Amino acid sequence: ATNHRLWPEIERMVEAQVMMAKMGIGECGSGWQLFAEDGEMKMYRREEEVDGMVVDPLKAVHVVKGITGHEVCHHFFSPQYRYDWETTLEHMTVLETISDDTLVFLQTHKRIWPASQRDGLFWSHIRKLPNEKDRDGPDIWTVVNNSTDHPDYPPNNGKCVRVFLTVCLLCQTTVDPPKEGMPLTRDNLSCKITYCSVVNPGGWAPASVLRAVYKREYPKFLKRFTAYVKNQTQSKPIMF
Ligand SMILES: CCCCCc1ccc(-c2ccc(S(=O)(=O)CCO)cc2)cc1/C=C\c1ccccn1
Repeated sequence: ATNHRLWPEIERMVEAQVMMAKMGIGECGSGWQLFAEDGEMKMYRREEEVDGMVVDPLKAVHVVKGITGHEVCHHFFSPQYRYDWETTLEHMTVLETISDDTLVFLQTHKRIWPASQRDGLFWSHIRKLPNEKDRDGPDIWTVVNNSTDHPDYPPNNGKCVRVFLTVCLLCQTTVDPPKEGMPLTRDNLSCKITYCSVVNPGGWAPASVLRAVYKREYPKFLKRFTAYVKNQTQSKPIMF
């Protein structure tokens, strides 16, 4: 749907986030440091502070066999799966269903001592993009989450400190064709996943605590989430 209030912002954010996600680490500007590696998964961060608060941009790249970008983005975007893979979640509500590809979420995350509990209010948009490199190849899929306002839930009016986040999940599927006459199976699939996020913690939190949380939580999150998608899809027909 292109006639709702958020459409211009969503168009702008999706274009900018997808362009950034497609850039390699080298092109993304200097200062990226590899802080976690596990098999095909590599996680980079840049140390940045805004008003003395840690807002370290994060960029993770991962290659997972046996699933498609559509399946990864579908399970990341759809609310019904979120409690299964998002371990830091305490509560999640869909405040608005703007269209079938655009939702507004309100999430509270478990409190991380000694910081106060955080909540996040953001629009989430899922989109298929044409594969510019290979016209007949599988499409690229992306989900962009970006903080927004909602009249009924102003920031910091309850127990939680409101975080401000921008997240982009970009997935490119590769099909390694089977032998002549053999059926396509999940063994012929591989998905390159790029996850970019900038989370401003909203209120003050000790830099050491934030950096420890990100160092611990992000690798866990991406491994757990991709394992979840493989598990959920392994015996189902391939969703391109
Ligand atoms: C003092 C602690 C401050 C940080 C608290 C926090 C804020 C935001 C978020 C967060 C992380 C990922 C998203 S998402 O990618 O859009 C998916 C939908 O949930 C949205 C929100 C998390 C966490 C807390 C922990 C934490 C940090 C990384 C990774 C995982 N958990």
